[in-house]
Amino acid sequence: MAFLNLEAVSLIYPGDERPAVTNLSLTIHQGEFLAVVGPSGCGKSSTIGLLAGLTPATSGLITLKEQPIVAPGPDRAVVFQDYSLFPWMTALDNIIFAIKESGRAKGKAARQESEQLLRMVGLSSYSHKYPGEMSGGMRQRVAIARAFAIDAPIYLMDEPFGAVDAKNRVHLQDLLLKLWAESNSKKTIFLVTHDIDEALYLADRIAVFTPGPGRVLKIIDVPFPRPRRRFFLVQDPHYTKLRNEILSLLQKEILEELKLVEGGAGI
Ligand SMILES: Nc1ncnc2c1ncn2[C@@H]1O[C@H](COP(=O)(O)OP(=O)(O)OP(=O)(O)O)[C@@H](O)[C@H]1O
Repeated sequence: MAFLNLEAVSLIYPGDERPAVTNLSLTIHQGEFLAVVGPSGCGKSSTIGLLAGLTPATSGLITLKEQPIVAPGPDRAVVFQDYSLFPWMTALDNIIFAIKESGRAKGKAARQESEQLLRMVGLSSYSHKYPGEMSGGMRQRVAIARAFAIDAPIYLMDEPFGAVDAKNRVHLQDLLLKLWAESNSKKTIFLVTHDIDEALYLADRIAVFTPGPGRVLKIIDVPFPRPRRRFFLVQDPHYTKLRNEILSLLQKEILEELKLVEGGAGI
């Protein structure tokens, strides 16, 4: 049985002529970490909206365990690049709120679990700070802790580390892998990224999208065993081969798209 499935899905936003996504078919397996890379505007975020049930498809079928996805649900947590924390709540209260909302725990238990999550993301001493008093990287760590506090089986992540600097990005990637590995039930992660190295470091498979309108150009299996060591990974000739393959797929598609737009004019 397919877990999370998009079948011949197209999306045309109201008022738009050009589809954002066209004839997109993709199966995401339970417990896998799937990354999506593709040129800007190819419909990656739109696909998150479709899977989250925030945007209805124009045609095609989106299912979770063979049930159509028609609305957002507690089984799918969405993490955006812009933290989306409540600015009027402290870091700790943001997480406590998420736990209470999910109905998993309340009172002292919710507080203890929130403190534990803040410890895991290295922010115990910032628990009483408000988002406005923290750096972007810290806010994103709280956002990830809060997302994991919900303990959803599926995480839809739209460039969650796009707005943080390189050092924090590395830290957040490791943190995400740690939380993913340590969760009781294996979570399914669908992560959109512009960063090929991030996709290769984190994912089990990488879906390369065509330029808009988006559909899957190729699925790349990432065969490196876990836990992965960044330092060794980048020295592996197979890593370089996969990286070059993805780069050339993206470049070729972008060049083809430009030729179409330019009517074949030289670029
Ligand atoms: N809410 C919306 N209403 C109308 N059109 C939209 C909306 N959201 C996205 N689009 C259009 O759909 C297409 C795909 O956009 P989308 O944001 O999904 O691409 P993306 O691959 O995530 O881009 P990026 O990598 O730049 O974030 C674009 O042409 C965009 O203008």
